[in-house]
Amino acid sequence: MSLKISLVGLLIFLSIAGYSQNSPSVLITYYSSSGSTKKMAEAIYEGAKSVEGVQVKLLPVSEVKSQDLMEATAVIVGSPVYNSNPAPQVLEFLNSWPFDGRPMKDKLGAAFATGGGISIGEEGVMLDILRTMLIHGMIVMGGEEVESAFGASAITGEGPFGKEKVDDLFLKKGAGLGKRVAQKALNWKLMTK
Ligand SMILES: Cc1cc2nc3c(=O)[nH]c(=O)nc-3n(C[C@H](O)[C@H](O)[C@H](O)COP(=O)(O)O)c2cc1C
Repeated sequence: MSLKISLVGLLIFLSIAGYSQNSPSVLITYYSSSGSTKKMAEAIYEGAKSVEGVQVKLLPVSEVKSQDLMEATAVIVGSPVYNSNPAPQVLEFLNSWPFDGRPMKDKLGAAFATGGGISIGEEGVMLDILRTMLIHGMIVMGGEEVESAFGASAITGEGPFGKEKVDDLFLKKGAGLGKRVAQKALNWKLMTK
């Protein structure tokens, strides 16, 4: 009897493990010092989670293990703008990706950024991230709307866009990006199975 139960348990475990390896997955990862980029990452996470059949992980760059990268069908990377560049923590993370054998090739990729001011770096930062993805042979994409063509960005300290919270306008762009990437990851995984 107990052997029967253990066998059933083993079968359930193996099918869950098999499912998690074969199901499409989206890794959302970011660096954030004062919380704005983290809020965008959370909005992207919610958007991605709304797509049924896709596993979604949300992790700061410092917690991403090589296995997280290898398992992901799509990777979305976010950074604050620092002097018009991505944060050093994000560059260090991107530069740590394995290159030999090009294991990142054919994964989907997208970017997001938060910057204090309007047009003083956020677009450049997203393009920097996408450029690195292209070096790895990834297939890069932007958001659903033309307003998030290069990814989802938020202004966190100029004009009406205050420091206390990330405006809903930007969070919606984030959710839209997450949803689009997750939908494409689902289709992509089915096509390449
Ligand atoms: C050292 C430093 C440099 C920055 N340089 C820029 C910049 O060039 N352009 C910009 O728009 N914002 C700049 N900012 C503002 C941050 O990008 C912005 O506050 C961002 O939303 C912070 O993200 P976080 O809350 O996730 O840390 C800078 C902030 C710091 C600390």
